[in-house]
Amino acid sequence: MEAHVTETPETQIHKGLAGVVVDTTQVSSVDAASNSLLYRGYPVQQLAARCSFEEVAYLLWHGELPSAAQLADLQKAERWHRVLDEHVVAAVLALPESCHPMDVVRTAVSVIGAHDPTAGDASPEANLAKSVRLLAQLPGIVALDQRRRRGQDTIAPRDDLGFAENFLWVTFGELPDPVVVKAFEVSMVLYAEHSFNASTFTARVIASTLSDLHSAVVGAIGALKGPLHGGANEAVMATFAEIGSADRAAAWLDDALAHKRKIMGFGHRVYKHGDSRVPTMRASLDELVAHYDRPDLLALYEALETAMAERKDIQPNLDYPTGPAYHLMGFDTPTFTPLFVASRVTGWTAHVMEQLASNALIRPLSKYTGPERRDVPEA
Ligand SMILES: CC(=O)SCCNC(=O)CCNC(=O)[C@H](O)C(C)(C)COP(=O)(O)OP(=O)(O)OC[C@H]1O[C@@H](n2cnc3c(N)ncnc32)[C@H](O)[C@@H]1OP(=O)(O)O
Ligand SMILES: O=C([O-])CC(=O)C(=O)O
Repeated sequence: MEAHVTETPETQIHKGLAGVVVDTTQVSSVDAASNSLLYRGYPVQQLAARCSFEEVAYLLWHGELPSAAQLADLQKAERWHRVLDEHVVAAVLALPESCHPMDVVRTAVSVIGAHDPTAGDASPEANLAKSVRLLAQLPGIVALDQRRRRGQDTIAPRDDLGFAENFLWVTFGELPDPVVVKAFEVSMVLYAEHSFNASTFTARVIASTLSDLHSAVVGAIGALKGPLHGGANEAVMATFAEIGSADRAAAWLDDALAHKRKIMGFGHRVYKHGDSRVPTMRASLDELVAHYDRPDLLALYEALETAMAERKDIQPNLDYPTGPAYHLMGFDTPTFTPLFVASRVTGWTAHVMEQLASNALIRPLSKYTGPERRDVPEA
């Protein structure tokens, strides 16, 4: 097959692939102009208000919302696979507590892949089953890691609880107020999918070599870890801790910008006038602030948001409200990005399956700017 672009010095560079359309997708559409995000055609705001996270997972994987029977089947499978295999537990416990929880999640998914009973079967049916098993097991991994760092025992999952409620149960050993469960479920729905973001693109690149689904997810976790992507949600709490209180936000920001620091939780590659998901998550944050009686946290949140708008005209992205929301729920700050993983695994795996259904090896070109051709000195 003939290449469409020749590798010449005239080749136009799209640094960071900004503005480049690399393929089609039917999983979701992000439209900055209309500030909309649709999963398989459905506005994410409606999904967050009206659907459980399991319904959204089904939608992303299958393209349609489930019937009652289809949802019951998914719930049954997800609940069945929640208990972690002992080799996964052993792998998590063997890792040093000094490592980041994203390293734990990445390693655990790798171990799950190595023990996968259908390794080598890349059929759509096998990949779907692998995706359901990963979805079922990630909450237990995240909870096990947070709890061992706190010196707490493991909590067994409960198969009478839905995904979001069980996640909170295995993490905290108690069932929080419905306001908290709803806010958590909303965050899971909002985090689930966002077209060709860096981690999803990573998953698709790996899938495009006909590597396996677990390898694609492991790579995606690595991409999500960085603070320019998913790692921003925990970085927001580090920022809040550094600022301290609302009255210090503007001065802190002036100093940070003077030192050319990036303010985590603000800005976006696609949305330049605000992230379509933020108002929905902000409404949940407001409810959490009222529930936990933490107006000081909201005041700090608003003070930094206002100062950033005044100075840079840059708006928050989804990581800005989810950081303090997860903090209020009681999660340890380094656990925030693993929570993102537990949700985004649905979008990643939907994209892996879409990539494989119409695959082309992803291999862009580059423009060489190194030394001219030269000879190695003879000995
Ligand atoms: C779920 C998610 O992954 S959402 C993203 C989470 N990431 C973050 O919150 C990290 C902070 N944000 C950023 O670093 C950036 O906004 C990114 C990486 C998300 C997007 O970056 P890009 O699309 O490449 O935007 P770019 O870096 O070109 O920014 C344009 C201008 O705005 C500035 N800018 C953008 N975001 C920020 C920010 N958060 N803080 C300070 N300045 C910023 C840039 O410095 C640049 O200014 P300049 O033109 O004077 O150099
Ligand atoms: O789309 C992006 O570049 C980052 C993002 O918001 C996401 O992955 O949710």
